[in-house]
Amino acid sequence: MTVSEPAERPRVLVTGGAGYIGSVVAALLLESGHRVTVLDDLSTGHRAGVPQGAEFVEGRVHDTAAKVLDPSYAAVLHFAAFSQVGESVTHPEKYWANNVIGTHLLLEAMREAAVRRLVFSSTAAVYGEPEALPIPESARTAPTNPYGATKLAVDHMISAEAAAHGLAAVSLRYFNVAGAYHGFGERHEPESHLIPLVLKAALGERPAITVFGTDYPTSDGTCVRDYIHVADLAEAHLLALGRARAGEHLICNLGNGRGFTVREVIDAAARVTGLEIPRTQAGRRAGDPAALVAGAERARTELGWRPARPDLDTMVRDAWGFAKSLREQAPHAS
Ligand SMILES: NC(=O)c1ccc[n+]([C@@H]2O[C@H](COP(=O)([O-])OP(=O)(O)OC[C@H]3O[C@@H](n4cnc5c(N)ncnc54)[C@H](O)[C@@H]3O)[C@@H](O)[C@H]2O)c1
Ligand SMILES: O=c1ccn([C@@H]2O[C@H](COP(=O)(O)OP(=O)(O)O[C@H]3O[C@H](CO)[C@H](O)[C@H](O)[C@H]3O)[C@@H](O)[C@H]2O)c(=O)[nH]1
Repeated sequence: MTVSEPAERPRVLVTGGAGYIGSVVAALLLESGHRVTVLDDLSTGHRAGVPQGAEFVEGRVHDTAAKVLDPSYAAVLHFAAFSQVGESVTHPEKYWANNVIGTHLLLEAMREAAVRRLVFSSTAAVYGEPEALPIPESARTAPTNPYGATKLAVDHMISAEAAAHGLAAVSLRYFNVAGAYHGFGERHEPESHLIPLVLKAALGERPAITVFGTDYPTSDGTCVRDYIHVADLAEAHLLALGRARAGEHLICNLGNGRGFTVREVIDAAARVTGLEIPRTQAGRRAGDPAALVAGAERARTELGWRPARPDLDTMVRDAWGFAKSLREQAPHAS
């Protein structure tokens, strides 16, 4: 009789596992007893983001996934992508090449290696300007930028792969991901996301936070977004892995179903840090919808997902802990 060896723990490939969200999910997968290989080309990620205990392969999904995958893998969690909305408008070709062609080649490699389970990072950006709030998965998809268009194209590609070749797939459409977990947090360069930028302004690493647009039809004139804690988001990935069924492509929004304005986020950061946060105002940022709030009922019913950290101050506090830890590691970094 064979004793259950660690080698029998399910083996998973995490593409983009040196990035913000992939590193948190990789850490959680390890904690829950998976064997994890991270495949990342470090184009926007960091070697230090790969959690201890994960095998690391440096390379591009396009050519390296096929070399790494074999039938010993139970699943792939696919985070590797470019995700800056503004850059996708100025350099759309980068986004089609990386996000769409990369996923096409990944699906080929999975088929070749008989790895038939996938969890994909989709985005609320596929919906564009919503017709009504909250946004259910059945809402019209009309992305307003190439980033959202590439993610929608991949969602279509995965649906067809599931129908034609029996892939078991779940796409998770994240709203605004925030916070940090177990020492892994948001560290984009350049940073474009609101919460890390507000915290940089609190630390004096930036002169001020610029509020983009104060004339939106919202309670205080600034944009409304649905923020979700990265640890809650990560837990949904583990549930999705278990839920994926052969031949089916399940698509679930991930958000808390509650929106906060940009001003409310800055106020939360002032509360959490106890610091004054200098702010300036500018015009609207191109392509920003006024309000995005998730209808996330499907994640509850289909995945059994229950977000445990819906409180905005908790997300900002965890992001603040991470921002300060980065500061301690590199006190002179700007
Ligand atoms: N951060 C958010 O709020 C948010 C919201 C919705 C969706 N998403 C999606 O979630 C995923 C992760 O986002 P993130 O914020 O962690 O981004 P990130 O930039 O921190 O992580 C992406 C990782 O993928 C790697 N990568 C990119 N292209 C690659 C390639 N071709 N081959 C190998 N590695 C590659 C990068 O080096 C990086 O480590 C992305 O697919 C993104 O589109 C993020
Ligand atoms: O310096 C800044 C940065 C942002 N904002 C505002 O803060 C809000 C949030 O902006 P982020 O850049 O943090 O996030 P986005 O809503 O633009 O986009 C994020 O959420 C989207 C879905 O909601 C997509 O998933 C996308 O991938 C992801 O980056 C927006 O109203 C934006 O205009 C500012 O006022 N000042």
